[in-house]
Amino acid sequence: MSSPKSTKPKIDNGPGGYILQDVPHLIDYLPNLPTYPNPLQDNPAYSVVKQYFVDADDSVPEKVVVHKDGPRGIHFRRAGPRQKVYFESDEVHACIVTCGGLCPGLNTVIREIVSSLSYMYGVKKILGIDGGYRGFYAKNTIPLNSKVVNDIHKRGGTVLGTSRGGHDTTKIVDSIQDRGINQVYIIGGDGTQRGASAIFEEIRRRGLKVAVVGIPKTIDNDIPVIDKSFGFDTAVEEAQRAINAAHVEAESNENGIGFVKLMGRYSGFIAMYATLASRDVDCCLIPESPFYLEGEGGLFEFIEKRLKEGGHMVIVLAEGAGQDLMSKSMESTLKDASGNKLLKDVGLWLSQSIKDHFNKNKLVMNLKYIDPTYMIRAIPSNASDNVYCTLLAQSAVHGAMAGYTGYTSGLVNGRQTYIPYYRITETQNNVVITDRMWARLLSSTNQPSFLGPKDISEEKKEMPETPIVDGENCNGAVDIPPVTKEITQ
Ligand SMILES: Nc1ncnc2c1ncn2[C@@H]1O[C@H](COP(=O)(O)OP(=O)(O)OP(=O)(O)O)[C@@H](O)[C@H]1O
Ligand SMILES: O=P(O)(O)OC[C@H]1O[C@](O)(CO)[C@@H](O)[C@@H]1O
Ligand SMILES: [Mg+2]
Repeated sequence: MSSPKSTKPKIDNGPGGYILQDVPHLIDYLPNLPTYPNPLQDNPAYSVVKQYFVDADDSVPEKVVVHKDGPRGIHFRRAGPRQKVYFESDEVHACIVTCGGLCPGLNTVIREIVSSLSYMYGVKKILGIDGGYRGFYAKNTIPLNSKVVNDIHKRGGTVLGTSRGGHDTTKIVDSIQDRGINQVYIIGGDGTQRGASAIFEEIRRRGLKVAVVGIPKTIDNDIPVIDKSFGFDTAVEEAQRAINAAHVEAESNENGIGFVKLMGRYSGFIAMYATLASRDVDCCLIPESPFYLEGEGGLFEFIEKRLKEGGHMVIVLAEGAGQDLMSKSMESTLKDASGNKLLKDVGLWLSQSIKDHFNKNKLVMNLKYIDPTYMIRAIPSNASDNVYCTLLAQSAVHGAMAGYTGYTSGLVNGRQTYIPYYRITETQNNVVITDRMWARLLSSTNQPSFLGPKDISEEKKEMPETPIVDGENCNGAVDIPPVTKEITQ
């Protein structure tokens, strides 16, 4: 993996503490590029829209909750079609690649990129890259058109295939250059966006007229800045089926415990939202909230208490939770092809530990363990995610046609935006356990927080003195129904 020197962030400071964290544009390094009128101006479907083209100065604030005298804060460039484009329709040669783990909605995004390019901009040359980044140099390409992608949104997975590892910047950019590709659409998670950033830097270094566009994908919802990732709602909905089954099993057995493991390596959003949605869950364990098993205030004591009170209970566990509790001998040093640490199966380990505890104390208990993780990831996206995927894909295409590059297309406070890569890759989105959403969960399950007063004050120390927090992600959107905005601070 070569890593060319990063482009300096484009920051525009305005009055009242206004900051625009802008994205690169092709003319930053190719100043004399010609422009053309946007072909959408002649499209009958859009001619009825009063102000269809986005004003060049439009931007979207990162934080919508502000103090009266506070600075206006960080903004992102608003996504959408521009009056002038930097590519003629028959000049465009686009490609699409999907990388990392599966996620509901991947096929919808692919379909809608192809549809936007062909129906809105009259583009005819679109290639699918087979099997993730390594497909650029190790596999044949897949020709795409609106007919080929017509029904793919009804299927789970990705018709292009995906993979981990295999990111060789030089080989990838050589392939882009050799094939004459000038728009690259890259769908994937945090690792993928890092890879996209490296590709953009190399393309810029070589002075190529190629727009590099990221579309954020993560079932874990661990990508920062954006409201939520596509496929997340679908995953939470599908998780309900596993939780319902766990509840039925638990209710029907003496001292029944329904135990469900969900995805979430470092971010417990699926587990948290699935728990909040279900109302049948008695205990939700996520990576961000440490817990312990034995003794006063521990998990075993809580389970015994809940079984005594209700005769059954449901536990939801995110795969990254409690990893520190497993013995050193069980600790994994293995990594996947992308360098992500492979986690040990905490679900099996914890369910066995609960069984051992009850056996040791000669207490009756019936535990049923359900691991629906891959089933949740492999389904097609639901209706609201389909709309979300469509907007993301359309925004991505409008940006590339308008000459923007080196950005991720993302929803911020319900508006489509273009976000510079460094904002997407520098941090991770996590559940804030001192925030109101986690408090809501604790109050709905009535589980112990497993936090002492010291832990809480440590957490608070890390927060700014006068915090303005818009709340956890997944808070919802204006553009996509049907979700409500929560303000947490
Ligand atoms: N720092 C990096 N620089 C260049 N490429 C990277 C980097 N990190 C990851 N990649 C490449 O990005 C691709 C996907 O990465 P990864 O397997 O971590 O999944 P992801 O995009 O983070 O998605 P998810 O976490 O949802 O599975 C891989 O092909 C990997 O080689
Ligand atoms: O087994 P795979 O496909 O490498 O991916 C598993 C990982 O991918 C994720 O779904 C993220 O894409 C994690 O939640 C999970 O740990
Ligand atoms: Mg990742």
